[in-house]
Amino acid sequence: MDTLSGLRSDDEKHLSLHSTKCPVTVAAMLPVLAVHGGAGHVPKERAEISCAGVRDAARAGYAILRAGGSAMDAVVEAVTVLENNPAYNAGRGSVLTRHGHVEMDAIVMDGRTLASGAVSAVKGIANPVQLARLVMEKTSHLCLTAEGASEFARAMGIQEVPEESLITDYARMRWRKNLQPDANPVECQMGKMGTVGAVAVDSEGNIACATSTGGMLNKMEGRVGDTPCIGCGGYADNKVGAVSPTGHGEAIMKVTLARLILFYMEQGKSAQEAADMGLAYMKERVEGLGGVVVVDPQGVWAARFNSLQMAWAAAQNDQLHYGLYAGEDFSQPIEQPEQNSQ
Ligand SMILES: NC(=O)C[C@H](N)C(=O)O
Repeated sequence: MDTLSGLRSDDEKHLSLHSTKCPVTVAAMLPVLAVHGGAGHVPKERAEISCAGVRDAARAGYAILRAGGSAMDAVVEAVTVLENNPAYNAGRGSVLTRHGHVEMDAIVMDGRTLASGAVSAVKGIANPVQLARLVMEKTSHLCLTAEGASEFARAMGIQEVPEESLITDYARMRWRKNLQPDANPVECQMGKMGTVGAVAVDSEGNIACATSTGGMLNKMEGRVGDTPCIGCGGYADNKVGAVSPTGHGEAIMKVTLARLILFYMEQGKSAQEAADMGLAYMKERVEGLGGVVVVDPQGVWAARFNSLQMAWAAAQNDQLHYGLYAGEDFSQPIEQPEQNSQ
């Protein structure tokens, strides 16, 4: 297991100051935002597109934080950017169900109050993460599903979009391929996933997370994965931190991965240690593969995975970090323009 964490050698100095509760140093670590574009296997020809997309999303979310915006606004913006990017399995670009349809899941959570909102198996909207936020803000419920979620979207004035506009040629090709009798069940379950998610701590120390997905390739109609389930596909608590997972949803649900990692952090583990422990437990106990982005209240972040790859990016102190394979941590100034974006 690898990969990165916001805990670097110069941050170690900061952390020792954290333990003496130096407010100046904590302020230097905030705000922070980390995003992922899904754990799994990204084909070579899509690697650069995947990395450029998470960098774009991290920049968009971080710009909100730098302007004094909230962690909730930042994670919703970052995930919206990724939903609009057809390179990922969320919004446009979502994988198809067994019968060839798009059914999407999303969640948001606000670490100040533990308020949360989610939608599952929702159809015909471009940005499920925004609908999840409306469930949090405008209803007394935590999750709306299927037709009820669509009815709520209409009541909120969210524009319906034709299903065709959410389906890419790539998604259609993979759907066909996985209907073949000789389809590889591992690829069908684990391959080329591209769920998207974000975690952030704003300048006030408020924490939020958001996750959005089309789910598992060729899933049964009506299947609900980990993403809209609180504690599984996301969790945020100002007192502990936030996690946005990706990976095999059924495995994530069995170990309630997001809350499990925060539990390890409550026991004193760092964001990186807790992420590794949660992922290792999921692998050992239910043979689950996946990845996470994590933040703690001081602004220490981690991007960890036990799948082959996970496109991720993190923004802090006006620097952008990103990677795809285990052990990678490229960095550049946040303002550096994208050379090859899509
Ligand atoms: N790509 C993914 O991360 C899939 C998502 N966790 C699901 O099972 O619905």
